[in-house]
Amino acid sequence: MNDKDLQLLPFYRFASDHISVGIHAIDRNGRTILYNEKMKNIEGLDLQDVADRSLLELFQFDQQESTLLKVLQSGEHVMNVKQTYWNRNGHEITTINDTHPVFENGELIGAVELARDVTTLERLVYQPLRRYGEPITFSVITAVSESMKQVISTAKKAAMARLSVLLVGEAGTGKDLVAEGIHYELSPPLSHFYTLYCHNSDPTILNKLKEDMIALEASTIFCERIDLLTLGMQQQLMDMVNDPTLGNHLFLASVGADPVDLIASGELLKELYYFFASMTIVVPPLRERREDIDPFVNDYFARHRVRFGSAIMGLTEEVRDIFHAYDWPGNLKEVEILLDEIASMLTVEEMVTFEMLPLHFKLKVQEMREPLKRAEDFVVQSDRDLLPLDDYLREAEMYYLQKVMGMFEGNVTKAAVALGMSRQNLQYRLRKIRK
Ligand SMILES: Nc1ncnc2c1ncn2[C@@H]1O[C@H](COP(=O)(O)OP(=O)(O)OP(=O)(O)O)[C@@H](O)[C@H]1O
Repeated sequence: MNDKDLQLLPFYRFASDHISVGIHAIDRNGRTILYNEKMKNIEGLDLQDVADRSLLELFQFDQQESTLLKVLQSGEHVMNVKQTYWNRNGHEITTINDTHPVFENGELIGAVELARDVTTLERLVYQPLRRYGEPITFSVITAVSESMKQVISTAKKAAMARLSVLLVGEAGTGKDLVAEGIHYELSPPLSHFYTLYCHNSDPTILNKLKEDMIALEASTIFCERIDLLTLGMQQQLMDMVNDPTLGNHLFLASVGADPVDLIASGELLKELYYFFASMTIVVPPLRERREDIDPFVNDYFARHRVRFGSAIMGLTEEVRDIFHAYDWPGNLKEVEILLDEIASMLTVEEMVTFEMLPLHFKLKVQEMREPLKRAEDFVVQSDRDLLPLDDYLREAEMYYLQKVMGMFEGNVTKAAVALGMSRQNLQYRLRKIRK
């Protein structure tokens, strides 16, 4: 190491210990050579334990070592692996990890794992109910429609009987909430609600689950979207849920489509389905229970008023009609994220008007609005309706292009052919009207 490197060392050390990314590096022998403050914090170590140890001292941590070792063996980057787990202090934590091989002069000399702690973001952005500090009991789940009432009533029965449950439904329908609702309904209660996020096929998530099952002894374990695990991992999970030496847990799971179809298409292990399906609860999509839209929106705004002192009371009739006509492919999660976007722009408004909707949503629903409103816009009914020619032509172009794009289901190439213009020209015009 030259003088300049030595001079920089304290600065690197300072930066490493103040950066908000967890860093864990191992050398070519798999020995830990760097473990920064943020990583200690993520792992939930007692700082007293490590305060007197040097930065370069060897630590043995099993939590993420396997990804590091895998990278050390393969020499390949493993990017964006999301992990949610309980750390050693029992805190739920979500990280997104990138693990890189480190080469020097073409030789593999080690690996480094960078862990971004996204726990807060995850909760704020994707689980807004938690933002208000409420545990997810059945009482905070919007269930005004008959079908949702039925879901809650069946879930309560499952909690009473302490049965394994399989929740079936599209993304964003509230399966996670129902699972957590079951957990809080248990009597006597179980102390931990553990979510196994099956969205990535990193096999280490099951190793981690195994360790946590042993440590927690008795908990509710919710395996979210088991259909997203590889069949090999489903088999491993099957072995774990049947292993009495791993504790006494209540297992819940969810799948994103009809389990019979998933089994037929080879995405779901039949045995795993049978294990979880002591009781199957189908959570219907929002488009089949539109009665839940208004109460959900009202609850959202009521919380917003309490929390942020805003004046927002609801939706104008026009927006309400749009909310009821739209299909909500992302279900209540989509409604919620849209309301988040609207709420972030609120100042003194009491009602959400069409103009306040985000542009991407306006474009999606314009079709619904257009047949009613636009046709009239193009008919001059009195001299007060007269627009400057440029404005009229712009509006006419926007209407015409959107209609044509709709006819060709968004296919720019086909629409351009029909309009007798180049693809580039059409794209340019579409960009202009979307601004
Ligand atoms: N009935 C409901 N009442 C209140 N909030 C809801 C309801 N359904 C969904 N939400 C909101 O939508 C968000 C997403 O719901 P959830 O994560 O439970 O959906 P999911 O069906 O489990 O989706 P995925 O299959 O993607 O995991 C929740 O955090 C919650 O804020």
